[in-house]
Amino acid sequence: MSQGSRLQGKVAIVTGGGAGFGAAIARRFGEEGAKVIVTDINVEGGEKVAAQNPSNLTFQRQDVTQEADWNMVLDLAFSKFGRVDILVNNAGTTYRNKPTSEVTEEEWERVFKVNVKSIYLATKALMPRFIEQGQGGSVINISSTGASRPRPGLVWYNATKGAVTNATKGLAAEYGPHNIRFNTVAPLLSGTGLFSMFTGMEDTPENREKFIGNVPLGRLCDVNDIANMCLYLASDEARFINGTEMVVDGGKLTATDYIVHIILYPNMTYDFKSVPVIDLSLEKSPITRPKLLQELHHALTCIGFLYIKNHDVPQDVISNLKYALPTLFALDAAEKEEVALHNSPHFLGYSPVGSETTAGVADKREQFEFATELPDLWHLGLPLYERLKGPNQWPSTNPSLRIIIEEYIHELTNLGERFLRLVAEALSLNPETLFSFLSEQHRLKIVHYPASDPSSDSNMQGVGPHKDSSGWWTFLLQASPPTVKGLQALNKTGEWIDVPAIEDTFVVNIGQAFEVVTHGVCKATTHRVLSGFSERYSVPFFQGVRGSLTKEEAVGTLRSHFAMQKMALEASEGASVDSAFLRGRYDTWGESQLRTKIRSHRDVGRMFYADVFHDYVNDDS
Ligand SMILES: O=C(O)CCC(=O)C(=O)O
Ligand SMILES: [Fe+2]
Repeated sequence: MSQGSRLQGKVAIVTGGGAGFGAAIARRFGEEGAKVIVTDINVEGGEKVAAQNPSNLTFQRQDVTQEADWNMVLDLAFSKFGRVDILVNNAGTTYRNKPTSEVTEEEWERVFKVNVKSIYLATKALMPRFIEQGQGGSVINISSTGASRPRPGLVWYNATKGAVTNATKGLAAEYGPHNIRFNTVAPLLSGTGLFSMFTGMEDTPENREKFIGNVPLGRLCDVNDIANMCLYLASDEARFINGTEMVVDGGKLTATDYIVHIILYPNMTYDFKSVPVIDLSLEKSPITRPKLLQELHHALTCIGFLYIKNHDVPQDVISNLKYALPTLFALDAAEKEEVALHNSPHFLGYSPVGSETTAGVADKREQFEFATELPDLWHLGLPLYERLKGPNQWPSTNPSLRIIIEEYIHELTNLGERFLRLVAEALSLNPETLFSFLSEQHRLKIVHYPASDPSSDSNMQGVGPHKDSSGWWTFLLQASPPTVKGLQALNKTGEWIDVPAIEDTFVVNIGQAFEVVTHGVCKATTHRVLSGFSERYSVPFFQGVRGSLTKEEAVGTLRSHFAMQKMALEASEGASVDSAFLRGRYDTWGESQLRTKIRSHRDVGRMFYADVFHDYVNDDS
């Protein structure tokens, strides 16, 4: 660091100068010509710092919570140097990040004494002398970014810093007329040994990396960043700077982030016993919109399942589809065979009960699969997964069905896009960010769970426990009356929570690709359907993921945005994202989708994908 004369002729006191920020500040002031009294309760550290520049630095032991110690330090300054120009109230302490109900009274008192009472005592002792001296002065109080953005688990520490920032402004106003300036410096977490105290995590390179992910300038605070800011505020260059908070955080406060609170309360407060209903009409007024975004954020990060109401999908589009369902499944065997899924290289069409297995058990449901109507443009040379796109098979005996379903797909495509903008906003992302992951093809399943035989309770599995694997997001219409139960979501303590049908809503849930892209901050929640003694209809719409999406892109695109939040979730769940896409040996989303499809519909695989069939079905990676 350069030697200079920016503080030539000035006398400074720096508390907590035996280590970290205080040591850097004292050194820097000394380099710029100031005579500095370095104080600390830790004699060894303070003496070491003073010894680095003995002509300008003098150590004095001080307990900043004791009035007598303040008078002693000031007496020393005046007797040795005849004046004081600068005071840096840097000494501070914290307790370890933990649930606030566990903070002891002793810890509370200590943190307020060292961080706040010290400034009270300093002011009481120094102001009369400053005023008498008649040449003004500069007081710099070290605050924290937590003063304006308190972190969970550090509530009382942050409150002390809030007090410091607030008191500094009041003092600035009160003593400004004497040309005594008061300012705060608010550092981001630095690597000075308090990392684990502040974050509650071990100080490892990985944990630092996660924290840094949310800092636009990509690093922790260096002690010299703070020393240089203090140097400026102490010098005459800052003679018109008074009552401000100088945030030294690499832009972190500017980059909105959500700290996921379950770092403190794993599996408790943030677990769910029911699935929330989110009212999309709140979007329309600037007064209610923040409530919507807050509720959505909670549902995204803590539940992964929600209902939406006031979704603006026209009622007749939904009811037309609902009324068509019994007719569709009443088609006779020959008509169903005409549109059988095994005819389609795009995996579109009818499949009977028992043809799909989930979690090793045959699902008790029959279904028609449709998708955004697209031509079959695949040819040799294009990636094989492009062949998943293609035309639907429409039952020839019921032509109105095509109109009803196409209309429904069109509306749900729009709803999905509207919803995605809100999701992005709730996650502090640009509203368009999530669109780059979408496919032009969305898929729709029309599902019929036949009634179970009351005399047997074997095979009650409508569809087994799973995370939705094919879509970015799923929008589910539960098309049977609310009395017909079946859908359940798994909460974090392993309980199955009913997700009953609610009139005029869709159930919305996260798909695996979204979990990957958000680094597990938004989990794809496991769910299942139990078959009951009444038949049940449902229509999941799977918003499509772009086939060419690579692992690198999926994980890398929003890494810095989500890294910090991932840390919080991992603390509770202790797991990285479990995704077949990430685990498997196929690099693109499209290829891992194709593999999944071929494995669950082997007849189609044998017929249309003979070249890769054996690889895919025998690959259990
Ligand atoms: O039928 C339902 O309610 C849900 C179906 C489902 O989870 C699925 O098909 O992925
Ligand atoms: Fe599902």
